[in-house]
Amino acid sequence: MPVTPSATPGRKSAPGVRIGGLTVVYRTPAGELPAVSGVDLELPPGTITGVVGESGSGKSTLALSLLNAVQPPGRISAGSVEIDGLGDVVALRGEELRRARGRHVGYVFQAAQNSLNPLKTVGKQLLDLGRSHGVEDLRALVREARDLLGRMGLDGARVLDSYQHELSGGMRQRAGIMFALVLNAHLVVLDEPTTALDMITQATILRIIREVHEERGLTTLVITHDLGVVAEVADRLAVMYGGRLVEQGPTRQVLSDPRHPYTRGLIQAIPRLVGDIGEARALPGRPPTLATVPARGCVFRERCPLRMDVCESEHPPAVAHGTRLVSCHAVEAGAQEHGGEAVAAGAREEQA
Ligand SMILES: Nc1ncnc2c1ncn2[C@@H]1O[C@H](COP(=O)(O)OP(=O)(O)OP(=O)(O)O)[C@@H](O)[C@H]1O
Repeated sequence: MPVTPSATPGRKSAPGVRIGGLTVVYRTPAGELPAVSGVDLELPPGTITGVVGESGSGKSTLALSLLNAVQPPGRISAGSVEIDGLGDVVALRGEELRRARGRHVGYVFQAAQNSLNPLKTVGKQLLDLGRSHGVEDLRALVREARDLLGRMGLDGARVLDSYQHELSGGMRQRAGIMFALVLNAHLVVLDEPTTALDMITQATILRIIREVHEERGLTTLVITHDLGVVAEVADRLAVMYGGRLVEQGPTRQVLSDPRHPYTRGLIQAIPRLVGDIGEARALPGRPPTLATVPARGCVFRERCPLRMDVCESEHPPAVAHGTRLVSCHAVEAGAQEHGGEAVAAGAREEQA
């Protein structure tokens, strides 16, 4: 079916996404090991969700799963990714899957600055993309690409005429964002969209991502290790560690009142621009690798200041705290204690 780029951008088409019990494994000399384990995450239509976590926590693997694009030696071994209008993408194969990518799901790869074809101009790659997705009006596609590049502070015509080596890292990254948006997909996945950019350009790009998201009525997933980026753009925030989601909820709430000890550690580790620079405290220890992530119990326990015996043996389930989901035995124990105190205080008040 032909596609008209950006002909009818509309709020109503923002798809909801429901990731359920998603597990992705990589084959290693020690057997298949999970990089993403039992992840449940919902992306409500029209929202921007940020996924944060240190290097190796499984963020890119999760992002690739949204397009069923995990490559060998990796594979999705369990779970589903239900996208409105597409169904479970984990079950899609071949041509169906190829069409879904680009048209329904726009994607900016991590290291987008290196993902262009060095042998073709950006414009030629744009035409190839348009043709492979059945775009009839290629002139409109080029206009749209020029417009998007222009909004990101670039001379669109010049970029389209350029080869990869003629563009700076930041320009290539913006070309990658243009490719993710130009087919007017309504689910957009951005993996580290601003890492190669200086602070000013980063702020511009984040503003444009937000603007385009709102204008077109998108559902957007932003993967980043940078809490500043999610604070800037995301409505909702999911924190990942050792392949598991440890906390998720509305961004402001999670950042202003983090519950999981890992989320707290990440926030405390950010150096402040004002006040005492020495206040930033790096998280002690290192994140686990596939080989060292514990198969049982809590994945964060080795670095956790609140570690309890139960953390050795039982994986903490995600428990709702208002609009928040938190997976931590110590947080639950604390909540019960406080709940208990509150009940006892209430009982004392009644007796008095
Ligand atoms: N092709 C692969 N083969 C084996 N292991 C892999 C492969 N790709 C990723 N992994 C492992 O899976 C885990 C998750 O990696 P992933 O790239 O998803 O994390 P990430 O949070 O995106 O990290 P980064 O920000 O560094 O990209 C890591 O331990 C990584 O080493």
